[in-house]
Amino acid sequence: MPGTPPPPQTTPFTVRAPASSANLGPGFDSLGLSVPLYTTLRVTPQATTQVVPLGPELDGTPADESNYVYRAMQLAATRAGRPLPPARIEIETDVPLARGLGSSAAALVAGIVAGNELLGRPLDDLAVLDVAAREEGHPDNVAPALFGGIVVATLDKLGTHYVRLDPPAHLGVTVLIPDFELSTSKARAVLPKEYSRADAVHALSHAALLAAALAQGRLDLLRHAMQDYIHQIWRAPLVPGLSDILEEAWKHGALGAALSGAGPTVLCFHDTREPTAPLHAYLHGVMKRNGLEGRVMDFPIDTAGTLVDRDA
Ligand SMILES: Nc1ncnc2c1ncn2[C@@H]1O[C@H](COP(=O)(O)OP(=O)(O)O)[C@@H](O)[C@H]1O
Ligand SMILES: N[C@@H](CCOP(=O)(O)O)C(=O)O
Repeated sequence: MPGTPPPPQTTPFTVRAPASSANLGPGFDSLGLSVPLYTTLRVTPQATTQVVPLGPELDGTPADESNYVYRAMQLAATRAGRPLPPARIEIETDVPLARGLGSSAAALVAGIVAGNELLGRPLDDLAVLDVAAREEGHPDNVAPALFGGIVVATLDKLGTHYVRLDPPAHLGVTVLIPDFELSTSKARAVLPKEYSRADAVHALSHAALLAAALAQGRLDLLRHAMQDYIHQIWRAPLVPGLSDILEEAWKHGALGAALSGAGPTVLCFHDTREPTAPLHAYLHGVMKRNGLEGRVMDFPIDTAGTLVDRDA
């Protein structure tokens, strides 16, 4: 019936949102892809609200309504103009926090989707994306976290607009995840407030080429298209070894390399038909030279985005 709000969800459900790697070099605040590491919420409608972070990764995150996931659920209620029904919310994640793999975006998107689900789904996907992008201030993590795949997105006063691309065939991701944390706010604070026209033209032309190359599966163009002078040079002092990897990773099998989000994770693309052992050996060598501990992992690009399981 028009005008009747949907009934709230009364049975338990699960929401799973993936990690993401934003920017991909020149696509600052506008381009990202989805990585198969997940934040999972188990939501059980009940008479009172309980927020329960689980597992070592979430040690120290608040177990009350100040938790980022719960605040995200409230954002869905605010956009829908309705109070959030009470529930028990269990939160787990295998996305490492503050490493440039979009843990905050996964928490935010999972929370908004869970809040929307609890309310009986009054918001459509575009409204969920818009709420998430406005909260984060940029759409390049939240769009792939919501839709999966590779996403090009813009956020301005007219709204949030996006195009989702299926990953090209044979494109895989290798990530070097250092053991130290770098908050996105700290890594944004080092960026200049203004850029020259030459830098702007360089950025928009390379971001446009990168989006087109990813859309057409032109893996041969990635290395050139991923050049960036908007954020990586400013952040390099915060990430030992980054400059070397950007310059040299192609010699060890990478199709292209970039700082993942605001760092400190570094992302390389690889061809899934080729062995990645030489790239792993090179990345471990960079860590060793720079006195860093960390992990090197291969992933496919997640294509599912955020999933709701109502039968869980
Ligand atoms: N599942 C979660 N539950 C609660 N807070 C979270 C969760 N995931 C991330 N956060 C918050 O987000 C912060 C990390 O966000 P940020 O600095 O943007 O790095 P990134 O998004 O790259 O991991 C964490 O320190 C924590 O405050
Ligand atoms: N475009 C943003 C992306 C931040 O990603 P995160 O995963 O580090 O939160 C930026 O580069 O600041």
